[in-house]
Amino acid sequence: MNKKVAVIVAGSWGTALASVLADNDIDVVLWSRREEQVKEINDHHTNEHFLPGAKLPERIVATTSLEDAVKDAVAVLLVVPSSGMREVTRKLQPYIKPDMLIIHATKGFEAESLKRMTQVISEELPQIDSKKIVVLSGPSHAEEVILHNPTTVVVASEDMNSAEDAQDLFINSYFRVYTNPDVIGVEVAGALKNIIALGAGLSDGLGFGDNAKAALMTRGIAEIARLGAEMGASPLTFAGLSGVGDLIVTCTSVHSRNWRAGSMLAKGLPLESVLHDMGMVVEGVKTTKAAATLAAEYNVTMPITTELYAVLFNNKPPKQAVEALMGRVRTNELEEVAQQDKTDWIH
Ligand SMILES: NC(=O)C1=CN([C@@H]2O[C@H](COP(=O)(O)OP(=O)(O)OC[C@H]3O[C@@H](n4cnc5c(N)ncnc54)[C@H](O)[C@@H]3O)[C@@H](O)[C@H]2O)C=CC1
Ligand SMILES: O=C(CO)COP(=O)(O)O
Repeated sequence: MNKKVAVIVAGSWGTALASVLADNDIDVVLWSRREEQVKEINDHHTNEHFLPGAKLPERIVATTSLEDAVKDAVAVLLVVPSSGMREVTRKLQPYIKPDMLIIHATKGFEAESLKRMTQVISEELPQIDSKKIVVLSGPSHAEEVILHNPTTVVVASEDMNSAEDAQDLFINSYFRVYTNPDVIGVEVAGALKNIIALGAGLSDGLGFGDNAKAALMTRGIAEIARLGAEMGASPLTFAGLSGVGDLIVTCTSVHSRNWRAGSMLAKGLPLESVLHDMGMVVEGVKTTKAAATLAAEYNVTMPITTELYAVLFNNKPPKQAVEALMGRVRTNELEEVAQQDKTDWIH
């Protein structure tokens, strides 16, 4: 008998990941709360709003019933935007068995609590040992995965067996999956890169050029790693696929909703209309708010996040934000390292 995996929700990323699983001969049940979307997937094998032009494998069956979706599944893949993760996992709770592997592919924090997604999932699914929870992240736009373009991701879990079980489910000739033990690092990296992508979109939209974007990306990963390390992540994770890898793809790809939102803001469009017109989730906006609070809580300097916060929520003109970044007090590129060990400078 084929393995069954439930994929909870049929947005762009959930649908693309469902297709990877179906290509691996897994029976996939894809859940959506919208009846008409379920009908479209079952009748036409398409999901036009989220993946225009894509033909989905017929092995994917859609349903509006959470109970039917997860019944007899070996694994449940949660791809709900961060804002809906708690609500959806709470509804799922009665149907989840302790032996199920729970994988999530969401990039963001819970806005109110600032919790990571694995923390939210653990709280809402008390029958699941935290060792059975896995995060999947990395440079992977749904629009390219659905075309079978070569893609690499990481799966992280506190238990290597769970990470390897997730790796087995997804890995194939076009989707290469690496394991990683650093759950905190992979979640923090995946969430925070969206802030820098918004900034890169703004920078490109304002015509600041490639030097500026390279600076944003490089100094961006420095501040992401700084906060991540304080939150308990391994600094090395930020040099990997879920760190610099995802930062590169999100800051440079036209597929990125965060980058596109930034470039629309640069044209002077109000934030609300940018988010409305996108028609898909732009996680970086809420994440900028969350990261600004986390930076204060952990006493970490995050200059790019601070300036982006001012642009998004305090109407600071982007040009002034750039001036503020360029005019910061002069410093050493490897601030923390230099502070820890100044001996090289003395000799
Ligand atoms: N699109 C992509 O290429 C990638 C997306 N991600 C992440 O995956 C997560 C989901 O993103 P996408 O699939 O792209 O979003 P999307 O905007 O394409 O789809 C989100 C779906 O979730 C549904 N939804 C939202 N709140 C819900 C709730 N409370 N209950 C039930 N359904 C709800 C929406 O109706 C929609 O169908 C995000 O955290 C994103 O950062 C990660 C990697 C790649
Ligand atoms: O995380 C992503 C690619 O790895 C998707 O980024 P966007 O949400 O900006 O489209």
